[in-house]
Amino acid sequence: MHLVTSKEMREIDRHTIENIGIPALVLMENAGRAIAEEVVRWSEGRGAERRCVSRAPRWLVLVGKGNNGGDGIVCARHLVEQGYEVELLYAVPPEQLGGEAAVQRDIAWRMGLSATVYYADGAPPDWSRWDGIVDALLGTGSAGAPREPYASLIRAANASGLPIVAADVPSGLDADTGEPADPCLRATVTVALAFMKRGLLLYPGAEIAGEVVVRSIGIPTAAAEEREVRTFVLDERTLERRLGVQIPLPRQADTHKGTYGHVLVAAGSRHMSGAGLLCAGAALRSGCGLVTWAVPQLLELTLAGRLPEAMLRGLPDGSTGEWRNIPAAELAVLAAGKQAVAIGPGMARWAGDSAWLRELWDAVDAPLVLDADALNMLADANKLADVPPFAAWPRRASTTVLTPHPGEMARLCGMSVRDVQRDRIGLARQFAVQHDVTLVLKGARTVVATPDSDAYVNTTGNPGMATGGAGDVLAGVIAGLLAQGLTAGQAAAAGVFLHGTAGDLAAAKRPSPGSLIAGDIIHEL
Ligand SMILES: NC(=O)C1=CN([C@@H]2O[C@H](COP(=O)(O)OP(=O)(O)OC[C@H]3O[C@@H](n4cnc5c(N)ncnc54)[C@H](O)[C@@H]3O)[C@@H](O)[C@H]2O)[C@@H](O)CC1
Ligand SMILES: [K+]
Repeated sequence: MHLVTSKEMREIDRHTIENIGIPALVLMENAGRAIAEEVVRWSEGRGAERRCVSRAPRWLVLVGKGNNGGDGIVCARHLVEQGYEVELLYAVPPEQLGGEAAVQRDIAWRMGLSATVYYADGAPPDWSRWDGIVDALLGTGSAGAPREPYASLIRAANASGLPIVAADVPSGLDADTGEPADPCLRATVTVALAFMKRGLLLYPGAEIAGEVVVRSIGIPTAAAEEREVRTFVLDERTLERRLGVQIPLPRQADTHKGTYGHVLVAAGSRHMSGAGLLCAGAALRSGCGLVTWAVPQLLELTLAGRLPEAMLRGLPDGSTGEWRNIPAAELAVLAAGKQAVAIGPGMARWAGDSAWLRELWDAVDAPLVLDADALNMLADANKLADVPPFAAWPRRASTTVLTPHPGEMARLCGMSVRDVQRDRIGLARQFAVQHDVTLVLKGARTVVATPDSDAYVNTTGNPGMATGGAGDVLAGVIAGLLAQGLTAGQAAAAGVFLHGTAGDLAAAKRPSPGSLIAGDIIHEL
């Protein structure tokens, strides 16, 4: 499913109306009807407990000046047809409506729909008369914080305690960033028209929008392709239809462990051996045939048998238990013939580690996953005199996946975490294209960006996954999927989606998500 900005949505609308020839009024009719259907669905479901069943449901529709308001008027008509008692509350004098919204206003008037006008300095609506509210004040045409009289109406609606179904976007929410203005309407349900808007998926918008339902209004999906929308909601459908990944990955009967690839995990050191354990364990659970787990030699005996399915390889470490004494060439030899290599979790840092990683960057032929400490080694290359900056590292013949959390991304880009979070999709995409890597920017709604400029925003996962080791698990899953022959984009997207799904399953089994630990995610893979 495409994930659009307001600007893209406007272009798609225009293209549909002007080039394809579907009249704007037809789209508005479909939009309003879809919103009405969602009101009915909500009323008959969860809303039924709240209201008196011996009378018709009563809903107040808040109507703004633009096309969002027009959608609201159409919605009101369809609710009346369903036997609802409905009133329109215009936020501006109805004469001010124009275009298709004015056409809807006149239809409503001729049909005798009851309507009043709201004034910021007048009496507030008597909310006790209503069972619910439709918010059709502001949609994708909104700019800046809602002005009066919208502002006081939004505040009053929020304070009413009534369920609110928002048309397209909750009024006051930035449809592109998910940032709420002051005030911003808090919706129970948001009916996203035609396509999912970025601000409904990104936090805090995802929370403000309540349950989000995307409803088709007759705009063909091809119109989004035509306008070159390259951002997608990462769900099972996108994985299957856009990325060609079938979940679960198909397994032929007549195969052996060699069929599913061999992963090398270079992770864990004296104080952080668990990171390697989680990474290698997750790689095994993702379905690859074999995992070799490389560790500093001192740890070998202690770790023996902890993950019996993996092959443990201790590398000469001068009896330190640290990677600092292990030449890059030793690891490169081990990487030969592997189908994927994951480097970084729990590795720790040492003087000269950026140059060490730079050597492996060239020497490893297999697809590479860099996580945690390896990402900081990359970032530091930008500051050191003896290593070229990351942007100058040669393009690898094989694929590379980087999996930074916002802090690591900030270091990689030389900016603040706040700036990283401001435009996660844009930044991830720009980085992936510029450096020819697949970038996984972790966090609530992880973004996967590919070098060919596609971006995917994940829908799975929960706050319980904000726990030590969860990232090591993700790196292992992505490496495991790469080893099975998935492309970097496929493996990163499927890995992120499955990691989140496993986290959701794990959280559902716990009394509260906060008690989830990284190992639980592996069990659910
Ligand atoms: N053909 C189309 O473009 C379609 C649009 N649709 C609906 O139309 C919406 C977009 O319509 P519009 O572009 O008319 O825009 P909106 O209806 O979102 O609002 C724009 C109007 O609100 C005013 N406004 C903007 N920011 C404001 C603020 N901060 N405070 C107070 N007033 C403000 C503007 O003066 C303008 O008149 C979509 O969200 C969707 O609901 C649907 O009807 C489907 C078809
Ligand atoms: K709205």
